[in-house]
Amino acid sequence: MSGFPSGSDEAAEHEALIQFLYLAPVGLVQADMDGAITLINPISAQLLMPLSRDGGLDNLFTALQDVAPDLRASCERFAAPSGMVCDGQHLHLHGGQRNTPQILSLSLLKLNGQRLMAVLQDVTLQVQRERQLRQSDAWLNALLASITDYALVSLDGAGRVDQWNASIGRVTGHTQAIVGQPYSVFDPADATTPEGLRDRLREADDSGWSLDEGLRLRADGTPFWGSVLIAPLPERDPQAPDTDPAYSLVLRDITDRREASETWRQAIFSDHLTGVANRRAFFYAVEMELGRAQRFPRPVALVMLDLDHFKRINDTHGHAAGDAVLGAFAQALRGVFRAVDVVARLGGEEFAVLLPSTDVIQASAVVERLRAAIELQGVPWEGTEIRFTFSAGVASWDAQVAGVDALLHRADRAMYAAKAAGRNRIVRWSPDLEDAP
Ligand SMILES: Nc1nc2c(ncn2[C@@H]2O[C@H](COP(=O)(O)OP(=O)(O)OP(=O)(O)O)[C@@H](O)[C@H]2O)c(=O)[nH]1
Repeated sequence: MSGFPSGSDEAAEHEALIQFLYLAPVGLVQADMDGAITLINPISAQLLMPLSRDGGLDNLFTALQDVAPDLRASCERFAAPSGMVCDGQHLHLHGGQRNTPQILSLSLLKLNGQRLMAVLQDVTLQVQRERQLRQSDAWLNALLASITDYALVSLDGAGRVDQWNASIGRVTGHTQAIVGQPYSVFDPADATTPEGLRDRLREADDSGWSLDEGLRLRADGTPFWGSVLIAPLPERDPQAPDTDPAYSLVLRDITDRREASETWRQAIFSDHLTGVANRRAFFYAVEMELGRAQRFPRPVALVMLDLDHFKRINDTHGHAAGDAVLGAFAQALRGVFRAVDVVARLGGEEFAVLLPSTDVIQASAVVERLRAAIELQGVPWEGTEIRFTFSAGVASWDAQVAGVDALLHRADRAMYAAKAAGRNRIVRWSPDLEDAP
């Protein structure tokens, strides 16, 4: 487009240019350096006509006089032989539809010493949308700044913190340093397993959200009771790389609410004597974990533990001494197992532990450590020391285990085999135990 063609090929080229001008989806105007219009396409005519004071469209500068009064001077000042005089300048035309100003975008290109090309586009809707987006952003930021007990975090596809913001700082005291860390950064160490973290993301993918309440830690190590809601980001591309933002996580400090409900929760789910989970809570936890293991196969171990000759302790030192031993044993169990494991007293002197994402070998190793420690540790009682031991059976979930009762049965069988073999020992379940009398 460097000038008017003269020969017959050039005439064809000129014809093609005119065609292009007519069909172009934007307004195109060719003018000389004084603004006199030499070519104009219908879209430009439509956009410029309302601006014309006399109904004519002879001169670009005159047509844009009211909305871009400096345009002529800008062109005169533009010393380079060719180039962009202005790029996407917004022209606000008043009196548009429903009294909203119409906004044109104007780019003016100096083609050479004689010719200018203007590109005009109605960007009213685009500008409105951008404004609305900015408004939404401003509202969201205001919301984030004003809420005090919620932290909003985005996670990438692998569940790592993707962005830090002030709300996280306020609720948890964490800094930018948590970016890139798994979202378990808010949980106590050992309270979750990598499989458990992935489960929640899958649950959010499948059902639209995943909600969980539990003990969380602030950056300074102080605990709080927090609810964590994870939801997949809308319109997320399932093929997107793991590093792309994929979930939003809302962490809420609900310590106050929790304190109000903790009394009845304790009454329902805790063993009154030892404070560990009771039978009801344990069965519920095992059912949940087996459900997860069936959906996303992973090892699950279950340990049954029974104090040896406990009747003797009661008979020798009294029932209160027996209670003290039960309390000391529960405390020892809590000390040796992870926070993610569920320690429960099933009744009497019988305890059980559920170990998610743990195989029978790993579980046996932990129980063996406990056995060795308990054997050496006595419970102080009225000037003496009560020594005690326990027997344990370890079982793990596999496809043949139909449910909670079947898994408990295996662990129970193994535990009785330990008793039968002389007590103070650990037996792993094996199929031949089922044939034993
Ligand atoms: N102190 C106390 N004793 C309890 C409690 N619940 C059950 N017991 C006692 O625990 C004892 C269990 O005895 P047994 O079932 O004979 O078992 P054991 O003496 O431990 O013998 P083995 O299991 O075969 O090693 C009984 O004497 C019960 O009265 C409790 O809450 N506190």
